[in-house]
Amino acid sequence: MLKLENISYSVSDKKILDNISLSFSVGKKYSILGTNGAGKSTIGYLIMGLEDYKPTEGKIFLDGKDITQKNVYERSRLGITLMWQEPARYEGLNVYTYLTLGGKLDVTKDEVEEALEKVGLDPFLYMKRFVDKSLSGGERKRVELASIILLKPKYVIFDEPDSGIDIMSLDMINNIVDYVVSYGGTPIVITHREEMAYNTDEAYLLCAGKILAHDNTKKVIEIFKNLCNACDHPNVPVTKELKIDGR
Ligand SMILES: Nc1ncnc2c1ncn2[C@@H]1O[C@H](COP(=O)(O)OP(=O)(O)OP(=O)(O)O)[C@@H](O)[C@H]1O
Repeated sequence: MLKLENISYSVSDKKILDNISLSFSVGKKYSILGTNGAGKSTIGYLIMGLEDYKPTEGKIFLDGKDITQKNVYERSRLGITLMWQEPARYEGLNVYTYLTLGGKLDVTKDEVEEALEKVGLDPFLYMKRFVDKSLSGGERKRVELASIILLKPKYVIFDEPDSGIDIMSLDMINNIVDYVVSYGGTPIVITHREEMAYNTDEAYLLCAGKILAHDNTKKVIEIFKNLCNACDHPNVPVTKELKIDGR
């Protein structure tokens, strides 16, 4: 189980996450839902342990062990992976080398081809392409999804997995989220779109760095639709609203 306990995160006095607790169990699909700027990606970066993303307060536990001070490489070795909203570029690295970790990953060429097919990329056209700016953002995102199929990480944070990928591919992304559960991993989908969250079992609704709701996804989506879609002050905490109104 991956657990975030009473996490707060501030950047130069700005509180981006405010005393939030989340837990992710094996065998379930999770989403973190919220409007733009709610703090969703920041949760992903804190789980991944990126530089400059250590909690100001609170702790992160993996299977009961405190990993709060572990860096991104150590967490990656523990099986935590982040699929970036904006996929990275790797100059001079072709798709095959990238997907096989330079030949270190124990996979066959057939398995690599199969993974590329699953994400809608023709292996014969893409295997030797470079994972640099010559691939579109959507193509790089698909290559990253293929890497999840091959690497089988324990915890996969999908940060806005559908951004840059056409709407027709929602099923393909959902298939990969399902696949993560099938091999015993735990997918965490970060999204501002309810369509993307539908396929998950449990959801956290985030607003202004706080958890507004945590329940089964269908219930949380209802709250999101009623509260957030109709909200005229997204990510402005209620206390501020009250002050503005002078009440
Ligand atoms: N390093 C930083 N310095 C100042 N503000 C920051 C920093 N990082 C994030 N923020 C702010 O924190 C808030 C949450 O950002 P975050 O990217 O986590 O939101 P999000 O919910 O993922 O949004 P989106 O859906 O647009 O990707 C935003 O208002 C953002 O501008």
